[in-house]
Amino acid sequence: MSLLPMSAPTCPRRVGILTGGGDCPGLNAVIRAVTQSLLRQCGAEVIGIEDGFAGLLCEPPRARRLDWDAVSGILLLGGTILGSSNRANPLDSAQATALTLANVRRLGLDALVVIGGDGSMTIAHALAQQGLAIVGVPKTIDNDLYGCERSFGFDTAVATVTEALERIQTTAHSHRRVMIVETMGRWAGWIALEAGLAAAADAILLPELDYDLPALARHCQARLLRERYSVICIGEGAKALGGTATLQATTWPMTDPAAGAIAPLRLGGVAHRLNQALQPLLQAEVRATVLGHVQRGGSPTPFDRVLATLYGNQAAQLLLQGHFGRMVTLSGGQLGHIALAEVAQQQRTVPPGHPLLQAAQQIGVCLGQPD
Ligand SMILES: Nc1ncnc2c1ncn2[C@@H]1O[C@H](COP(=O)(O)OP(=O)(O)O)[C@@H](O)[C@H]1O
Ligand SMILES: O=P(O)(O)OC[C@H]1O[C@](O)(COP(=O)(O)O)[C@@H](O)[C@@H]1O
Ligand SMILES: [Mg+2]
Repeated sequence: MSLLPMSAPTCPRRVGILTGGGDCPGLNAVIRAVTQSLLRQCGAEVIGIEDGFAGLLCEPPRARRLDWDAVSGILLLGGTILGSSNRANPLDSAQATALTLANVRRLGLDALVVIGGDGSMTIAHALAQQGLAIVGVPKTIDNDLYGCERSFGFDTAVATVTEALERIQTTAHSHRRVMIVETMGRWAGWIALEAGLAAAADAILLPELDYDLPALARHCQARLLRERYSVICIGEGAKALGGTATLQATTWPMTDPAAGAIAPLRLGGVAHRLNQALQPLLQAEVRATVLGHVQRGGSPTPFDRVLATLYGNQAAQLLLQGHFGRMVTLSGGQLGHIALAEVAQQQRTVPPGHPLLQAAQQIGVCLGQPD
């Protein structure tokens, strides 16, 4: 069945736009750029779907028209004016998929822009396979989208975590403590790695590199004798050698959690677990801080505002050129696009031997590896 043409030689008349998955700074900048670009270049009507795919999974669908006024003044705003959901999933059942497609028809949409992360792009790909004309825009603070070297929202999250680490450092110094700071990022360690480097963390522990507890303890103990304190920056998906990841909940009854990295688990609390394990091995007090959703909130950095604007405009260009089933990308510093088929069910984690890992190790940051 082909609902809509996979490539359109002419301008779309009516374009839907939605934000899916966890929110992040810069979503509004994308919504603004897509809307302004389409209004200015071809006068298409832009329809904002409310609360991500949830807005397409109800009867009637929840959506509203976006015009110049609706997107005026939103560039600097965190979150998303449209709302988002990281629960609603059109792939949950055949009925959910059918309802989503029917609602797209009911709204009279020629095309849909999906701004989301790996989960949303997996959904977008499946809908594109059903004949929907879709363009994806990579969003996530985790920076874990395959084929794209930088998702907007990541820079802002790194800035927030960096500031938090700096603040932790001063109190760590005062009290001769070992401070553990847990970042978000799911199964990718990008946030912990970049913020840890930016704030001179003494140890950086990533989901991609299981840590050796005795080696970490030795590193902290040696530092305590020389420098009074240690700051450990740990990604939420990290685990000890031979251990398991720390889960808050298995939130969705969906795909097999053990099978794939993008399984719908809610991570969190590894800092507290590490605190308990590390404390008996050290002659200093250990404290844990879980930064949580503060990392996703607030106004985007100038970098993210620019990146999100470029991505939104690029999405509009893809629509105008009739390039559907594609996600906007940045590769080698150049804007481009990649097939949703390549992005779906994939994740971009920190590869072994990445230059940032090498540099961290060479300047003496502990990555939790056995001596
Ligand atoms: N492997 C998957 N296959 C299909 N749908 C998924 C998968 N992982 C997540 N989803 C769904 O995608 C949506 C967004 O996922 P999530 O990972 O929270 O956000 P993001 O799009 O930012 O990655 C949710 O509705 C979730 O149920
Ligand atoms: O808001 P929730 O449900 O607690 O989700 C938390 C998760 O969402 C994120 O903030 C962002 O992930 P996504 O971009 O995949 O939505 C993760 O870093 C974190 O593990
Ligand atoms: Mg994701």
